[in-house]
Amino acid sequence: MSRDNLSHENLYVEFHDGGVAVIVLNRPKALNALSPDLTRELGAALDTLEADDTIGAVVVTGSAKAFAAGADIKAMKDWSYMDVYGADFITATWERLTTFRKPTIAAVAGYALGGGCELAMMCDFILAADTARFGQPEITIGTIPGAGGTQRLTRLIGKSKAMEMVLTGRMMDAAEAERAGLVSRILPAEELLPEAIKTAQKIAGMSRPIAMLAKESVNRAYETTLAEGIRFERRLFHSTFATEDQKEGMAAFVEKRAPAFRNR
Ligand SMILES: CC(C)(O)CC(=O)SCCNC(=O)CCNC(=O)[C@H](O)C(C)(C)COP(=O)(O)OP(=O)(O)OC[C@H]1O[C@@H](n2cnc3c(N)ncnc32)[C@H](O)[C@@H]1OP(=O)(O)O
Repeated sequence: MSRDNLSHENLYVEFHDGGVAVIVLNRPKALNALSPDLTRELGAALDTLEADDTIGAVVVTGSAKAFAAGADIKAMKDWSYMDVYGADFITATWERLTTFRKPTIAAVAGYALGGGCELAMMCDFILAADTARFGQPEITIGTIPGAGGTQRLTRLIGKSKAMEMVLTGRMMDAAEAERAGLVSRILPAEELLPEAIKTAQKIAGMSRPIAMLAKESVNRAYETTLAEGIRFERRLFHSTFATEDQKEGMAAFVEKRAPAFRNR
């Protein structure tokens, strides 16, 4: 798929200098509710951006009012058990973000609820506008989080807060989310996207294979024991010495100049 057909009915993709793509969820009348079409389009956009060597980092964002208000309740309400189990609902397209190898940033303003909060947590980190509100309100509509909410939220903010949010559906504002460790930084709403793009450009300006190794290593911390994680990190660290960019980065430091990484 080329860049020309990356924009769809429910999202569009902007390309910025410095190897950054921004995926903008764009279903304003439904507060970016994550319909099957939208998540399919998201998966397709990520496939294209993964294959595009000019892209080094991706920002996912929504509107001022909503990053995303969750899965599309109107689409889901009459689904049967076999509809969701048979299609393994959630797995395929939603989770494409979790297998995406380049760094991703969620830039969240307004509501990030249910699947919206889960989608943000699938990104590598979250930058939040001061207007952001996070929640897992599935219990209020007779279901539970199904895209990682009970797992990722618990790992990020701990059992007590996660349990309260999942059991009551209470929303967290940006300040509480930052204190709890769900978001890395809060920004005034008008600065959110420019700062997310600037941060993504900084990341995309690093050696791309090294950034991918760093991402892989941090993510392993969630999936293994400390001893195994340390061993994994050590092996990846060793492997960086097989790259030209490690030679360039260290030579540039010694020669007091900026590195010119070649992504190899
Ligand atoms: C992925 C899983 C497995 O984890 C499951 C889920 O994600 S389940 C969904 C969880 N999310 C929610 O329960 C949030 C639902 N939305 C709301 O509670 C409210 O819309 C709000 C608090 C985010 C905003 O309220 P308000 O400002 O009053 O706007 P509304 O009039 O309610 O909404 C505007 C418009 O958007 C439609 N909408 C909002 N959210 C969804 C949704 N999740 N699915 C489908 N449609 C949604 C809402 O129905 C309105 O449209 P109209 O009915 O006016 O056409």
